[in-house]
Amino acid sequence: MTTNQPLLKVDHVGIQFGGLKAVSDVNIEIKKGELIGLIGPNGAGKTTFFNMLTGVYVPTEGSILLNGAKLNGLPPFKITQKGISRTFQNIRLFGELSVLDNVKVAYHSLAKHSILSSMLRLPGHFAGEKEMEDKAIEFLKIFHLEGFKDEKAKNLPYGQQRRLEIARALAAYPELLLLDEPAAGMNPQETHDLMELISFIRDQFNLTVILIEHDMALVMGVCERIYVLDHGQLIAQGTPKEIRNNPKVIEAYLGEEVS
Ligand SMILES: Nc1ncnc2c1ncn2[C@@H]1O[C@H](COP(=O)(O)OP(=O)(O)OP(=O)(O)O)[C@@H](O)[C@H]1O
Repeated sequence: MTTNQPLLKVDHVGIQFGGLKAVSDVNIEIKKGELIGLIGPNGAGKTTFFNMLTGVYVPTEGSILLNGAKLNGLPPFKITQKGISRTFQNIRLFGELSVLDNVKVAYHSLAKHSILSSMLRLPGHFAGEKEMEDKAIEFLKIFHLEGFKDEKAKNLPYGQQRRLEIARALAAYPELLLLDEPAAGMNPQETHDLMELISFIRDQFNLTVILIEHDMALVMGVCERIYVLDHGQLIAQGTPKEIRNNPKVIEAYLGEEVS
């Protein structure tokens, strides 16, 4: 289908917490397949913006449209079903569950077998379980985690936990994947590998990706377009080169490295 309709349209969106306008009048349009960066100083409103896209917070102004359908007011699980999944700034895995189970949990709701057949342990349930397990292992392979499938998630090194979170988000078959600081705590080699992996999964799964990241090398290296938030307002958008040279961005990051 050829259409000019953006995958995601964020129209004059904002949110107020008591007296604080954490995000104000944000307008964003993202086309299917784009890999977008969202940057800004600490406290700029980036995570709050993701929280609005995923139904954790309901915007107090404006609307969020996915494929033309309004998302505001839907609970997070409905938004996941509609095609948005995410990772978190602070890793949120089920530490006591195995690596494999962490992925299986993510797409349990998408599995074809019914709750009844699962309760009765009918053959359909086993077919469903087997299918789920095979698919989960496929995701783990992409992230080079299949060798740790029976390990408790909490025992993985930090960088691998971050990769497992992305694997789990992908297992919900999103159209739009939101990554909140995916390279946080990673060493330069892990960050480099992650950059390549993000590009790869975007192509492999026809994804659209928005990533929040403080690692400028990652953002500039992998994103085609970048939006910049400062004090809850969008102050710039453009290609990495345009953003690097934008005086407003340089000012917002005064004292921080932009290139
Ligand atoms: N539930 C809430 N109640 C009150 N204030 C909130 C709430 N959530 C976020 N805020 C405020 O909104 C502002 C934006 O915070 P947010 O975490 O979105 O910034 P950020 O750009 O993601 O920062 P960082 O890069 O440090 O993660 C902050 O002032 C924060 O204190």
